[in-house]
Amino acid sequence: MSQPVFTNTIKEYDTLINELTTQININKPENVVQFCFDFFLSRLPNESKGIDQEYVGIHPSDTEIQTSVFETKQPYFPTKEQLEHEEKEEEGEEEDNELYNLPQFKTHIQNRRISVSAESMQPKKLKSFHPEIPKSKVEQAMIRDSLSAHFLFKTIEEEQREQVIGIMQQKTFPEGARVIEQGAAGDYFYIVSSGTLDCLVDGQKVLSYERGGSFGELALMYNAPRAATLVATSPAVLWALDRISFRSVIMESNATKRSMHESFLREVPLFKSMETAEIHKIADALEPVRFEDGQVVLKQDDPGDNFYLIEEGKAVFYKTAPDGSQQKNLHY
Ligand SMILES: Nc1ncnc2c1ncn2[C@@H]1O[C@@H]2COP(=O)(O)O[C@H]2[C@H]1O
Repeated sequence: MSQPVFTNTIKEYDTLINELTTQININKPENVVQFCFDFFLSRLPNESKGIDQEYVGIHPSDTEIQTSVFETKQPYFPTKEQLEHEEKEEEGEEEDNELYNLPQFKTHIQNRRISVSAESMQPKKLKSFHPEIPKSKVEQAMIRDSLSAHFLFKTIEEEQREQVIGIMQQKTFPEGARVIEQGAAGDYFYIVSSGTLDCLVDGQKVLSYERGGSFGELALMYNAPRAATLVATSPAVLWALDRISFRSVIMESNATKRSMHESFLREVPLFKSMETAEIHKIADALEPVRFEDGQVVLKQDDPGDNFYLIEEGKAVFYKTAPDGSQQKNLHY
């Protein structure tokens, strides 16, 4: 007699839950709900084995997490053995706890705080988990330019940017394909290689994208549902960065930036009495600006829109005297 279908389902369910419990015991995540979400998301690709990694014509709304259709790499849920192996490998190396202890961002999408969770992979390992995808020099340059202009990627280390360029996967979509569906879970960050796409919020077109444009960062950054729908208005070829790599790179970059700025801020008398949390906020908001020798940073009587701290170099302050002459005032 054949086994009832539900028996198999229960078996599969039991296996999955046992595996999840093991992973929770190994990883001891701070945010269990997020961890469970990521775990189940990571298991979905297994279901789609054998499906071509490119667009297969399934409408994103056909499945809650349509990402599985396109996913080729699984998020990293190491076994106990893998973890032990890695610990040995990294013995002597400093643990970057910042990656697992990131600030909370306030998302404008749902107006609720969503923790940027422990889901990450150290950037130095990006390449070991994602094979380098060959690209022409022209495509590499286009991706590089696009990342360098992006508010999230422009401050990352060059080495990391090159790694990101290396692992981005190509995805093709026919005209009319809904690359991203508003409200769905985030899977990839995209850069347009060719074709055009419309961005719709609540069905209304707000923007269109062409070669070099990028989208899909919000859901990945804030762990929030997609804030808009992206429809290909012509056959499109996109470069895609998977969610785990995206978050690892962005978080690592923020953690490094914070620790660099924090130690610098602690030396500034104005900030000496501040609470650590306040220092963190300022450290996160600082952006490096370079000025050439002789370049004017700000002019007397200009509206004050930026506050500057000199990290490196020297500056001279001039004050305009009543007779119009420039008087050297202070020297920093
Ligand atoms: N006005 C907009 N509102 C929301 N998303 C937008 C808007 N304009 C462009 N987008 C992009 O559309 C993407 C949809 O997916 P994400 O929410 O991940 O990230 C979003 C942004 O990259």
